Amino acid sequence: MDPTVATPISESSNITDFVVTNRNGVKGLSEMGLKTLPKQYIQPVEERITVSNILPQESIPIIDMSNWDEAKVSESICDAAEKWGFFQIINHGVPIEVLENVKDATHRFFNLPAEEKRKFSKENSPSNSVRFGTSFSPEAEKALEWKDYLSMLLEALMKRINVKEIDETKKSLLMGSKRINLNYYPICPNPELTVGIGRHSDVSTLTILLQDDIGGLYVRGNNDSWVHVPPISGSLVINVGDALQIMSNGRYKSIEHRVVANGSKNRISVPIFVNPRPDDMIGPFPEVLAGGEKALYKQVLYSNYVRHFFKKAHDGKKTIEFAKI
Ligand SMILES: COc1cc(/C=C/C(=O)SCCNC(=O)CCNC(=O)[C@H](O)C(C)(C)COP(=O)(O)OP(=O)(O)OC[C@H]2O[C@@H](n3cnc4c(N)ncnc43)[C@H](O)[C@@H]2OP(=O)(O)O)ccc1O
Ligand SMILES: O=C(O)CCC(=O)C(=O)O
Ligand SMILES: [Fe+2]
Repeated sequence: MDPTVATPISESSNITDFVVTNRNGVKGLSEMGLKTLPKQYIQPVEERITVSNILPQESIPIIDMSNWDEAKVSESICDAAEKWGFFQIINHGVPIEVLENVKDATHRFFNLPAEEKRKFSKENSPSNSVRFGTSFSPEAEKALEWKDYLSMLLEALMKRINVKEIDETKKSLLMGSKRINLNYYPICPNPELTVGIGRHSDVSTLTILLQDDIGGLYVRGNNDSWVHVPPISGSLVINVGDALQIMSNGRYKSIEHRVVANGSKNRISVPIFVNPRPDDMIGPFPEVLAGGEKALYKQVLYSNYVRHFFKKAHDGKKTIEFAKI
């Protein structure tokens, strides 16, 4: 089947062909006016989120960055990365208009006709690093403007694990490559039966996430419970990824998270994944082990780690076992 030719769903052999092979995306499916969720999207009961496992009284820390050079701001960043692996930042200096432009651009892209979006599918894309698929899409350059700010965040986190200087080698290990995804979660006929993104931890060093005002991102709390990350206008969500958990020898934790589907609104989110380079070897920093702490992780080639992540379905925190000693 030629995936570049649009095929009406009635002529497709099944929904998967329509959405995946013919690259109409879940948005194409959602716009057909389905009354019930196709079986391909129904999650096993244990993977669904219900009111019984949401902790409404809990919330991840919100850190005000207006006085970012004060020691207490660094302290709160490190505390949040140790305890939660997830936090929101406000008054971070990235103009609201820039954030709004990113959200508008995301909507504009997904609202393009399917044949336009298909030009960026794996087989058609003019670049290996820009890819349209179901639930993730092209790289954009705007995000790189946020690098300086991120560098400050990493400095704060490094100090607590005895890394006094971020030299060129460390810089490459911590933030040598970046990737931006545009996630689109279309209106779903039976949101309670499916997931937007299944349970996973990111493979990045840090992820900086811009979400819209709809909500639906949940972070793993204690004992099989989930904590909602409420949208706060102008804020950015920061989370620790597996690479930082490995480099800090487990001091900072990459936390499982997931996204629920929505029955009445189309949701977007824009994560920027800040990563080591694919050819970097990553493992616990010598500074972290200097005091005699036992290494929990071995040295792994980052591209092997990422390949392992993409080879399997989302499976919570299991990716990191690949690097465990
Ligand atoms: C998608 O839903 C997601 C995504 C995420 C997190 C996404 C991230 O991007 S985290 C950052 C990690 N990645 C990078 O920084 C670099 C991107 N990748 C690469 O540079 C290379 O792929 C490589 C890791 C160096 C491996 O290169 P190579 O040996 O040449 O193999 P490839 O053919 O490129 O890739 C192997 C395999 O993985 C798939 N894949 C790679 N990157 C992505 C990607 N960003 N999105 C989707 N799939 C990717 C690739 O298609 C290959 O699979 P095949 O089946 O096609 O063989 C978090 C949560 C989500 O839900
Ligand atoms: O959509 C969201 O809020 C989170 C997306 C996410 O976890 C990811 O793309 O890795
Ligand atoms: Fe994620």
